[in-house]
Parts: sequence; C-alpha cells; structure tokens
Amino acid sequence: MTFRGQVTLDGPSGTGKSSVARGVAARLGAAYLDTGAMYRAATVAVLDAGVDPADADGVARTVAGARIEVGTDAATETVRVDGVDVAARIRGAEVTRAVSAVSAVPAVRRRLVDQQRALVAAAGTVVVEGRDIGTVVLPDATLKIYLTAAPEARAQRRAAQLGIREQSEIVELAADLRRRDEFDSSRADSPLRPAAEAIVVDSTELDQQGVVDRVVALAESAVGVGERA
Ligand SMILES: Nc1ncnc2c1ncn2[C@@H]1O[C@H](COP(=O)(O)OP(=O)(O)O)[C@@H](O)[C@H]1O
Ligand SMILES: Nc1ccn([C@@H]2O[C@H](COP(=O)(O)OP(=O)(O)O)[C@@H](O)[C@H]2O)c(=O)n1
Repeated sequence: MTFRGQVTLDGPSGTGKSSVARGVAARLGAAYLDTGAMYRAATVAVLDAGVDPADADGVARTVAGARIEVGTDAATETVRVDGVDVAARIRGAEVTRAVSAVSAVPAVRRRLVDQQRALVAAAGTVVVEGRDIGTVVLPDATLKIYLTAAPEARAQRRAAQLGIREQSEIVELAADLRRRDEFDSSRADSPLRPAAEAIVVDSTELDQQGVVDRVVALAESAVGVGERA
C-alpha cells in the first residue's frame, strides 16, 4: 500500500525528529520539510543584521525583508538566506542560542508558516518536522507523531552528534536543551505540545531504525484506515 498525505513529526530537541523524518521520507518516497531549519535561517538573518534577538520589532522587520529558501528533498539539504548557502551555519552554537527568541515572534511565525504551507502544498506526500506542525501548521495532517525521549538520552545523542565527550560539557548541553525546550513550550504563540490526535512515540529505548520502522508502520496503517473509510 502506498502512503499519500502528510506525516507530522513534532517534539523537543534531540528526540530524533530530523533523522527519523528523513528516514521515513525515504521509505515512503515522500518529500521532507525541516521547519526548524527555516527558523534557524531567519536567525542567521537577524544576527547578520546586528539585531538583538530579544528585540521583537527589529526581528520582525529583519525577517520580513529576508529571502529564506529551504528544499524539500530528503536526500539533499538546501538552506539559503538571500541566496547565500547557510546550511552549515544554521547548526552552529550562536544560532542555536538565539533561535528560540526569534521563533517566539508572532510575525516571524506567520511569515514562515505561510511559506511552510505553500511548500507542503507543492510537495504532495511529505514528512514535516518541527514544534507546531500537528497543532498549527497542518491541523488536518494524515498522521501526527509526537516524538519524546528521556532528557539524558537526548543530551547524550546531541553530544555524540557534536563529538563532545567531556562530562562537564555534556551537563552544560543538557541544561541548554532544557532551557530551549522550556522556552519553546511556554511561549504564547504556537507552544511546543502534542496535538490532541498525535501518537506519542518514546524513542528512549529504540534505536533510530526502530523509530523509523514504527512510524512507517503507523503510516501504512493510516493508509488502511483511509481505504476502509
Ligand atoms: N532513537 C535513537 N537512538 C539513538 N540515537 C538517535 C536516535 N534517533 C536519532 N538519534 C541520533 O541523535 C542525534 C539527534 O537527532 P536529530 O534527528 O538531530 O534530533 P532532533 O531533530 O529531534 O533534534 C542524531 O545524531 C541522530 O542520529
Ligand atoms: N516548527 C518549528 C520548528 C522549530 N522552531 C524553533 O526553532 C528551533 C530550532 O528547531 P530545530 O528543529 O532545528 O531544533 P533541534 O531539535 O534540531 O535542536 C526550536 O528550538 C524552536 O524554537 C519552532 O518554533 N517551530
């Protein structure tokens, strides 16, 4: 059975959203959209303009004037700001520190959500990952997944990804993850939370392939439900 429609993958940082979303998209032959990359690209524009990420008006003005482009191909990452490739820069510590403040600005969210919906409409069958995809961006998505994992597992994964082995640095990384998740969960506009119909998948005890298998199986059973209806 072929899955057609939209899969949303939301959840806190380090739960495996990006890697799982890419894996699921490859298995389903679907497009892939990383909405976090869009907020990170907007943050690059803010930092390059010398605007304080806490200055909501300045952030809104800067992002309104920036051309943010992301690709929807699971195999290649395309992220540009005003035509400049920022795919590597968006993963840096400076952007990671500032991104939650930038993404809490309602005008930034309105602009990027419009762009996300247009990209999804053009892509057709697609896996979309972020924080508010099931709740706000695509409330009628075919399948909604909320990915969780124990905080220690998330910090260990992020440390391994960044090549950090020093215990004190891992503790600091865990504190940074916690701060960002608290900020993302408590903001007024589109806070991080599971959609009412989301299926919660806890990845603490599963490896990456195990999570991909689980989500693909859920997508296949969503096809069955659609066909019976
Ligand atoms: N279930 C898992 N078990 C162990 N490591 C995982 C798992 N899922 C993802 N990872 C690894 O954890 C790191 C963070 O995953 P990522 O997909 O970037 O998370 P997120 O997008 O939620 O922040 C990556 O190096 C990824 O390969
Ligand atoms: N749909 C989304 C996606 C990301 N974001 C913001 O962008 C930040 C970076 O998202 P990300 O998915 O790249 O973060 P990681 O999970 O990779 O650390 C998050 O901490 C949120 O502040 C958001 O507000 N809404």
